[in-house]
Amino acid sequence: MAFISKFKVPDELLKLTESLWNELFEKKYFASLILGGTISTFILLNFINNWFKQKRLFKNLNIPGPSPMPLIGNFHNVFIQGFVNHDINIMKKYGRTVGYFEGSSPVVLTTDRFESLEVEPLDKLMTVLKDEEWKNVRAIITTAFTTGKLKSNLSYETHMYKYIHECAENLEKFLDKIGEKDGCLDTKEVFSCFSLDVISSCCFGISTNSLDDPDNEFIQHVQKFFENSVRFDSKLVLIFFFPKLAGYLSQKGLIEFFPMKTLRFFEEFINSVIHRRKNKLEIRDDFIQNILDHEENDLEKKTQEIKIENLDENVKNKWKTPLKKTLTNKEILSQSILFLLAGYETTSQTLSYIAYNLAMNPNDQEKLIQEVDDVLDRHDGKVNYESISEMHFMDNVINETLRMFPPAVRLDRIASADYEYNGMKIPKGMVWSVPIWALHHDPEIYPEPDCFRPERFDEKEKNLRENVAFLPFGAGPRNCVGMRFALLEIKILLTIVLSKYSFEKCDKTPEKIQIDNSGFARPTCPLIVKVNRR
Ligand code: HEM
Repeated sequence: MAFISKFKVPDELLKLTESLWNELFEKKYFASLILGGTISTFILLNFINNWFKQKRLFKNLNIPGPSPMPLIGNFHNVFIQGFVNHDINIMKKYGRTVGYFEGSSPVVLTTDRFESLEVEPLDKLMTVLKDEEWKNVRAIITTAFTTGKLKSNLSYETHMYKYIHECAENLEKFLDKIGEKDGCLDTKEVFSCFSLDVISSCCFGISTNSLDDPDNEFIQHVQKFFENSVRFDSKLVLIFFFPKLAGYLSQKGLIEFFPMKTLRFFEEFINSVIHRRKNKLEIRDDFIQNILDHEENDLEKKTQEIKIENLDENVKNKWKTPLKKTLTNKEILSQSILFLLAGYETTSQTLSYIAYNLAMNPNDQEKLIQEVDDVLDRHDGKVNYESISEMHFMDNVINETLRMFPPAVRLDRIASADYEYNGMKIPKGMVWSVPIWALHHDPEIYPEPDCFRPERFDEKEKNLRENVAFLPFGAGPRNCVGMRFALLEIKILLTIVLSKYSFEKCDKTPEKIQIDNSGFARPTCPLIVKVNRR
């Protein structure tokens, strides 16, 4: 008894419990608890119901694929394996058309024939502009990248060709310096600088030399932009899984997906370039000038056809677009930034992989150097449109590299109409993806897909394959608008470099390339090769 009385509940504690209990009722906490519990149960039930719906969805559509987990769907596999390996593995297991879930979003991956499916792009950048607005901007921009325009730009005196040439010459000087040291070249580092200088020069109207002047304010901002926006970090995961929440947080200024200071810098920069051009204070024939020239040409009465290869007349007519207006300063800025995002890493990465492939395959490199020498001999050493158009083996080397290492590992689309193929149904509105990497490494289309064999792109071999077996620049009306420009840039640089240097494998060159999980076809270790003066 003494023990019990010793541990008697103190009066203070009793009072406190009593007052808490009263408060719970008075302030309706209890009611809130009940309401909260009901809502949670409802959410849970809804969640379970959705999960069951997800599990049934692809079964009902006759599309094979793995069973989804609650909330994350099958995204854990993408996260662990990376897009490249995930796409190859899932297609090996389930076939050429597979359905799976990225979070709660269903995605159909397909390397089957798909060109009759009408499409609308999904990619974040591409959703910025839609329908008429996109068509109009695309039509204006396309005129800056037609073969005719690029060809006429190849008179050395002015125009974009000159700017690309200047950037290539800066790189050449840099290679000389490297040659004086140990000759080891971090290909990504130097080709990134080259690619950045070309875009700065041709799309932002500013000459930069990022190899020699990395502290330049413009270059610093571009680096910042890329550091913050393209890494596959937690912010990207947020955009991916919870795009609405991401948009809300960004609007409220609670999270910064893009460095705003840098965006404002670009805005002021482009505004001042446009101001100088309009007032004839500066003359430069680049992308911005091409757009401004449209304004002066009273385009309202004209129509411009978007040039698309490999499409039938009906589809072409559908995309015949009246040009209603010219671009505002903001639209010009957006396109310049888009070019930076779309053209910087894609081009530099391709150049890196070409240098790597040449270093690892000396016989092919010798053949290419021979072609460069022969063609330049015939053209008095001039690197111009005519001379580079004669370099067919160079085309093969570039294409084979783009096959092995396509910078865009997937194309994402939304089905704009119901579609049925082999009993499998893709309903309108569903996301479907073409896994370009997996397509380019399909051994049935490309035997020994990991071997570098440029002759795969000889006319004879190429004609045995369908056009849609090779998609480094995408397909359809929204394919890469910068394709011709990118190929021109790559060919000019390769010609200038290979006329004086060759690449060689060194002890830092990786024997085999592993791709990281970023979804941008980046190698896991730096591609270092030795560069030799010929
Ligand atoms: C080797 C270099 C390049 C590769 C492999 C590449 C690849 C691609 C791919 C796969 C797409 C998506 C196409 C689709 O969805 O069907 C694309 C779109 C695009 N690319 Fe490129 N690209 C390269 C260089 C460039 C360059 C240098 C520029 C600009 C100067 C550029 C500008 C664009 C733009 C603006 C789009 C969006 C087109 C639209 O939405 O209408 N690209 N690119």
